[in-house]
Amino acid sequence: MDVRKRMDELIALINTYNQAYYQEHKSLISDHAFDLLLNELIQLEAENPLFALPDSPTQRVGGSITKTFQSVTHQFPMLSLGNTYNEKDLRDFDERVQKGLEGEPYEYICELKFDGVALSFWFENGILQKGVTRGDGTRGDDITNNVKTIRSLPLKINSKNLPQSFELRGEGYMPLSSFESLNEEKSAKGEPPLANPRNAASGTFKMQDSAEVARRKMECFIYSFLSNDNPFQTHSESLEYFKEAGFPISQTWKKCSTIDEILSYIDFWADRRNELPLNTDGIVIKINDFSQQERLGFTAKSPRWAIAFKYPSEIAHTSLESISYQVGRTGNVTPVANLKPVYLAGTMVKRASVHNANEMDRLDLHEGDWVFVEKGGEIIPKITGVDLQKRKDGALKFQFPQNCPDCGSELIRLEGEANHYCPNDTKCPPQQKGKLEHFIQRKALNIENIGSETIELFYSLGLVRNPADLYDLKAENLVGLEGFQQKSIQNILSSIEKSKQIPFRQVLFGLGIRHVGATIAEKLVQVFHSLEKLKEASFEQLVEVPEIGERIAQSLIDYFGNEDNIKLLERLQEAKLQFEEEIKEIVYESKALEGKSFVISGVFKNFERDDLKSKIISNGGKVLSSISSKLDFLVAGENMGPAKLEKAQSLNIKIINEDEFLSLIS
Ligand SMILES: NC(=O)c1ccc[n+]([C@@H]2O[C@H](COP(=O)([O-])OP(=O)(O)OC[C@H]3O[C@@H](n4cnc5c(N)ncnc54)[C@H](O)[C@@H]3O)[C@@H](O)[C@H]2O)c1
Ligand SMILES: [Zn+2]
Repeated sequence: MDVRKRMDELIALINTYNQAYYQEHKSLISDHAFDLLLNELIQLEAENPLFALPDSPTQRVGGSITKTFQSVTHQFPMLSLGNTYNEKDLRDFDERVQKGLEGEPYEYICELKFDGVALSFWFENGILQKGVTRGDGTRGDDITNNVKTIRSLPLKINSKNLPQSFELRGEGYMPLSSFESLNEEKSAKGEPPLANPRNAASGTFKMQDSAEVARRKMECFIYSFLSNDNPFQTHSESLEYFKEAGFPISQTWKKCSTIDEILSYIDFWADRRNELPLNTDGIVIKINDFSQQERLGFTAKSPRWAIAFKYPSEIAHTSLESISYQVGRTGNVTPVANLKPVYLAGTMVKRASVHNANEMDRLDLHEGDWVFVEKGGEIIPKITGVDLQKRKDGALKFQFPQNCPDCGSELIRLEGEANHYCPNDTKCPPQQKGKLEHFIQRKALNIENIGSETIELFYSLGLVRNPADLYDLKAENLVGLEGFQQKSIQNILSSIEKSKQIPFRQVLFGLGIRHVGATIAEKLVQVFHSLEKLKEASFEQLVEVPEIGERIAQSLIDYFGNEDNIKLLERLQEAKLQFEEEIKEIVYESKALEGKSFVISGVFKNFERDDLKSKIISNGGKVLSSISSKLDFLVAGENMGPAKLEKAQSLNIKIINEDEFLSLIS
């Protein structure tokens, strides 16, 4: 083959993938496939140095700066890392290090390679001045406001033992839990889910609305210290120092002296890394001593004193046998692909999730298709593509069912939502079982001695169909059941009895009302204090509560409007569960804002958004979620969305800043 042509082809492909990846936060192909192309190009350039272009993607960091943020020049370039996929590459790296250090002893620090976005934090006199993206490695975007939403990141540090100016670098990420709830929200709104937590993180840190960034609960791990005036001898010393000072430093790093020790570190984390709150795609191996790092130096694109080892690709290729439809606790129907079992990242995979009907359409799944299955950060692998070359002629396309597979009710798909759901929420068996499991969990009624299997058994025997039935259970119902001894019966009954003391907020959460998670339940109890008051609350009163949007309000109205739910609540009240709790009353500071309505947008100097909401409410005002002609004030913070501003201006709404707001109540 014409080498030069292949090189051009590779460059074009890599540039396309880089553009999508760094600018649009999209992966058009898997990382492993991308790395193969890049490595092929590196190889060809090494063999044909005359053809190597100075601006080849092998010579540059893949990202770039954007026009939406101010760009700043890095004091120290932010580079990439060389990649290895096997032991031999690691040993080659070690040999190069050995040569470079001319026989001097050295040690490595191994860290996990966190899969998020690189961030740089600039400190002056111990104060965080700027948060910057990697950009093209030389210049990055100033995203300070977004970076400041990371709660675990201290914004200042006692600077006594530190140089006047220094830089910390780390990986910004979206915790898997935030990623999942964001995708749940998206799917409830009928928007396509975000592909993976990393793309979600890079997209989020580049958002204009910092308040939205804050809502997404971003996090970071710090992994390096840089300064022209470095007080530390070694990398590990700096990690320990900043850990001590309260910075988020993952305690997963380890000192290793030999390649064998590194290999056992790699082994150690191969599976355990799946238990971390974020995705990792490998490990990073760094020379510990700063002066040795300096002597080894850099290539155009990466340091010579560090390398990344990537865990083998987690993609499998297998055939799709059928699709089943699972009904969840809240009635959501999720398609699940049944696969011909295949080995993937250490486990045998038989099933993969497909999310919803949109995703089924997007993948265009046909009977007998061969599919690509990938393990992201989620525990359940998902289908990421179809191998069209293996599709059989005349294969039928899978159709989403019209009726609930468990109870036969006609499925509903709300306008704008991606999910179908079964509306028979009080009688559909998987929903009933799901609600029971939800009810007994630790964060809800914490009924310790009952697990899923017991629920399944009680349910199948008709002993327990809803939470209230639990409180009617008596020892004589359980005696004689297989596996139930005197002792275990006692334990079950006493943990049910104990749950009667669980505070109202947990009971409310335990009811499993759509969209009412633990935090929302707490908010509701804070404002309404009792079930009676909450039941009476109107839609308008509900949406006034901070964090309660229209979707949640409607869900509560629907819940309390259902006869079966009312009966259930009556029985639970008879059983003497807690339905009242004083969390914190709204103490009115003044009535200065009485009769006035507010929408807030953007980020504020003196307030968190929720604090500002409470401030408005505690001064008698109302907080609305959207702008209409009836609105009195729009409180505008920094980085507020342009659409909101435009709308407010077109309706002649008074737009005030934080200080003007404060003067309204002082
Ligand atoms: N799928 C695609 O289309 C596509 C396109 C472009 C790039 N990529 C992926 O991105 C990678 C290239 O990106 P890159 O240039 O950012 O290199 P890289 O991600 O492989 O390595 C450098 C980055 O690692 C991160 N990192 C995580 N933990 C670290 C730690 N403990 N210490 C130091 N750094 C740590 C830093 O953010 C640093 O910028 C490729 O390997 C490829 O997998 C994929
Ligand atoms: Zn059903």
